[in-house]
Amino acid sequence: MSEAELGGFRQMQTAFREPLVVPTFLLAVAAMTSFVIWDVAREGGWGLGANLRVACAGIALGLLGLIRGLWSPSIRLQSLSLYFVMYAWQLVAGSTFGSDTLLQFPGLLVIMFASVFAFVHARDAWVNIVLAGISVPLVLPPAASTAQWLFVLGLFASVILLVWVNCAQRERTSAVIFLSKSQWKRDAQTDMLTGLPNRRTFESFMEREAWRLASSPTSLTLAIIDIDHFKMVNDLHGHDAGDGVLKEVADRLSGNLRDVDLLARLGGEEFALVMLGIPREAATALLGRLKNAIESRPLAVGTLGVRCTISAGLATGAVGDESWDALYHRADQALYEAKAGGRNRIVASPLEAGV
Ligand SMILES: Nc1nc2c(ncn2[C@@H]2O[C@H](COP(=O)(O)OP(=O)(O)OP(=O)(O)O)[C@@H](O)[C@H]2O)c(=O)[nH]1
Repeated sequence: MSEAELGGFRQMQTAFREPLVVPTFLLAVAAMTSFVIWDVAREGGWGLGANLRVACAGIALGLLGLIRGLWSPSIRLQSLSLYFVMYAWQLVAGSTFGSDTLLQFPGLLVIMFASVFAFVHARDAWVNIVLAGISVPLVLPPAASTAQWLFVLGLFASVILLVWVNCAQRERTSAVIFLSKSQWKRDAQTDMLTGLPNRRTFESFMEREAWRLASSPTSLTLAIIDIDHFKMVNDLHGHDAGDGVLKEVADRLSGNLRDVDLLARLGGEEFALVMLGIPREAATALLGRLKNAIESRPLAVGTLGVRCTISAGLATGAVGDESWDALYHRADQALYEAKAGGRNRIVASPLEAGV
């Protein structure tokens, strides 16, 4: 699996890690499956009831994905949701106009394949267009019925919507996409030890993108995170173990983040976290979870188990155009207070007037 694919897979995992998404998703799938089996058994084969059940489940799953996607924008989830909504629409059209389900079925399989593909490679919108194009001859017989034309129409409408959503998302929430695709550029942007974006990437992200991506003045929170007494780790266990601790901390932090957050290593034992699209209280709670994730169990470094704590200072974007380095200064000041207050704590900078 390439690095890009691995990244896509990790984002997919993150998208589904939110506590309520997985149970709701599984519940919806279980309900859909059992209702469809019940319908098939009752009707003695695949019929209208089964079609409508699948359609309802499609709408439910689609809405779930859209709500989840709006709350924490995820291109993959939104792509998948659009496809679900489209299946449902298509099935309703098929049931209402009495089209030939057998003709639609191979088309559905291709679209389903396309949706899974889009889910993993959502940035490559052209793939969706090609796959949708392939599915058209499969579903459209020479003398097409109204339902079949509706199906094709729906197919293209959804593809256009999908491309549009992809483009809009690219503009709006691309903390992840901001990180470059090409290898050489990625190397220059990456901290070699932890694999996280480096200080330069963080600074250009803050200069060029962050304010624009924040949907409201209070939806951007910057946290500066610092490992406590890290010098002691080096002194006690050696520099290599210190490196291992840095890697472990980076992994644990990124494993607990949403796909729209940007975590960077600023240097030494200091990290920056940019949280977009959530209010300050939620950002503080997220920081609490990160702190807990680090201190709850020892970090595995070779055969060692090293216990660590972190301190963090956070500042939420101010109304108007506070420069990003003013925001950084406030977060840094809060971190200083956390250290001076005894470490292993989170301090939030007071809100600027007007926020
Ligand atoms: N192993 C390792 N150590 C590093 C790296 N970069 C910086 N350091 C060490 O990190 C340590 C940072 O020490 P200090 O700035 O005193 O901070 P601290 O011990 O964490 O103390 P507080 O931040 O006040 O809790 C120094 O000993 C640096 O040599 C690195 O990439 N790898």
